[in-house]
Amino acid sequence: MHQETSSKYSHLKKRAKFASGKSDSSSRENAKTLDFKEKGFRGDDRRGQSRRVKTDSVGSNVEDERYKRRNDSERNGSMKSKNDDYRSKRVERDGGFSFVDKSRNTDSRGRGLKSNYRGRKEGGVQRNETNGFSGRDFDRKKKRVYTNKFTNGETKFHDIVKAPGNKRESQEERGDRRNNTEHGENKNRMFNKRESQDERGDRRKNDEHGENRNGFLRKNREAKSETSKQLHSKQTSFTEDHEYGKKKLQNKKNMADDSMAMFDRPKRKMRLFRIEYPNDTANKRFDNTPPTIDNTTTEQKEDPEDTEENAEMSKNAQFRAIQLSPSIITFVNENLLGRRRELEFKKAGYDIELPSPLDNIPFSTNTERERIEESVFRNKLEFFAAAKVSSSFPSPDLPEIAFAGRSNVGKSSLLNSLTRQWGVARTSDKPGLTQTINFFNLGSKLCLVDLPGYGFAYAKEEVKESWEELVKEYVTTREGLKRVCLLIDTKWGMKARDHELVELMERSKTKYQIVLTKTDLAFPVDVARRATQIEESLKTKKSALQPLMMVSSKTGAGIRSLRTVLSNISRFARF
Ligand SMILES: Nc1nc2c(ncn2[C@@H]2O[C@H](COP(=O)(O)OP(=O)(O)OP(=O)(O)O)[C@@H](O)[C@H]2O)c(=O)[nH]1
Ligand SMILES: [Mg+2]
Repeated sequence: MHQETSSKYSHLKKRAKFASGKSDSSSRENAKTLDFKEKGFRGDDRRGQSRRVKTDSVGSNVEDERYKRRNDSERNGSMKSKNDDYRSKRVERDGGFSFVDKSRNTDSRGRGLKSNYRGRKEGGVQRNETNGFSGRDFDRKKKRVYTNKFTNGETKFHDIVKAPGNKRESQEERGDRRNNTEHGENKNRMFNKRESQDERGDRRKNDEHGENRNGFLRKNREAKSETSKQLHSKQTSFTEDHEYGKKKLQNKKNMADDSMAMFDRPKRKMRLFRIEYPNDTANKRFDNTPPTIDNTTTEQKEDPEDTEENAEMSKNAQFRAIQLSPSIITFVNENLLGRRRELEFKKAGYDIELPSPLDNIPFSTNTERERIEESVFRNKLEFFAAAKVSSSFPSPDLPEIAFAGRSNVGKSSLLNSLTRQWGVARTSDKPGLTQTINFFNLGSKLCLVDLPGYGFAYAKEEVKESWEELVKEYVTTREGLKRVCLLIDTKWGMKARDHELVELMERSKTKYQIVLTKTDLAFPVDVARRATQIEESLKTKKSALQPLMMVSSKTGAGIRSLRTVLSNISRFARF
């Protein structure tokens, strides 16, 4: 119990002792400080960081002569001595090795060593905390470690004994090893002694191919040295007996020659490589034959790209120059065709929350809309057949309306939009999704046919050709085909393939109607221009039915009009 309480309050006791100056450690500290002061030093000297100052008889601080140099170097910031580059040393101490970390400036026991090296230089005496002088010091040349040094000159030391496994080589040994490699000559010039000038010259001259790699430099240097030799021979007559002066002069001359060679060095020539392959066109650049400049031919010659661009530009200019009739402008504006803001739809009374809002009647309720809509297109759209070849076409029981056009023009989207049954015909923004002729029943009155697109598509050329052939066969031979809706992208207009199909339908007397799609992506004025342009181009075509339709599956613009036109087919269709 008593022990417990004593241990409990031991720290308090210690604190009291410390305060009264009786504690063991503090008394030890005091003793050290006293010892210091006796020897005339002051301040903390750990790691040799502080300045060594002692008080003179008058009491003022005087720098100790022994530390004056060190203090100066500390002030100048050049504390590092040459020996400090050695990161560590192994020294024998009391029969064993103690690791000395030079980077930390202390050994494993925390004793200062940096100061020891310095101390040896300055007379081998260094202060230590117990006796005022270094307890450890070693002399590398003598290979000896001083364990104690005293002011009276007495020293105790051990000779350094090399550890058998981990010995550090002496400088001479190291040098020998580096000079004498297994092949009898130096491998790594970096570590070798500096070669003499003659040796260096020989090595450079006698390269592996018997000559210098840098032939030019060598030649230049040789030429220069020739002149320098002549000069030298004149000058050496005065200094023949003086070997030292001769060498010095030669060195100077060589240095001057080298620097002259640097300045005189002509610019490097570009090496041209010419690969002699008969079909190699990449050599054009290195063709030495001078170019023949023929002004007449160059003026007459026209860059094909340039002409195409010009033609394209003129096409655009032509497109912009199309004169629009007032009727078409009012039609486009009344039906809100072309690129419009939602605000315009709202102002016109359309519910923009609905899909394809312009497919509704302004300010109408659902029931009203259903009542007015064409009854045919209220029927369910059902896919019933797909054909890759003409032999697999279904029997023509119902009047058929086919949707033809280039890939990605919006054929399948229009089918969905007309019937308001989104997703029945599959659509994609990647051209070439529809690859077969797909037959859809719209109730029992009409059959809608989704044709594969032609032109650009992500498919093999042969496959695309087969689609085209199938489409051509279908539009020319199909019984019951009442109308082909030829879909044209408003942005691009009619292309060659479209014209080709038109010609084909003209020959087969298949009725077709042009439907401009994606009108919401073009400006209203451009929609009107495109419609006028196409109408003009098909004026003479007998099978082309009027009017030209303009739709947008996205906004629903023109869809109702198209529905009305197409529903008439079922009404008047005769079998
Ligand atoms: N903005 C806008 N995009 C449309 C319109 N019609 C179709 N698209 C888009 O155009 C892309 C192609 O539509 P599809 O209906 O798959 O075209 P397609 O002619 O059937 O294409 P293929 O089956 O590959 O021949 C889709 O990403 C549609 O969303 C439209 O009126 N306006
Ligand atoms: Mg499609």
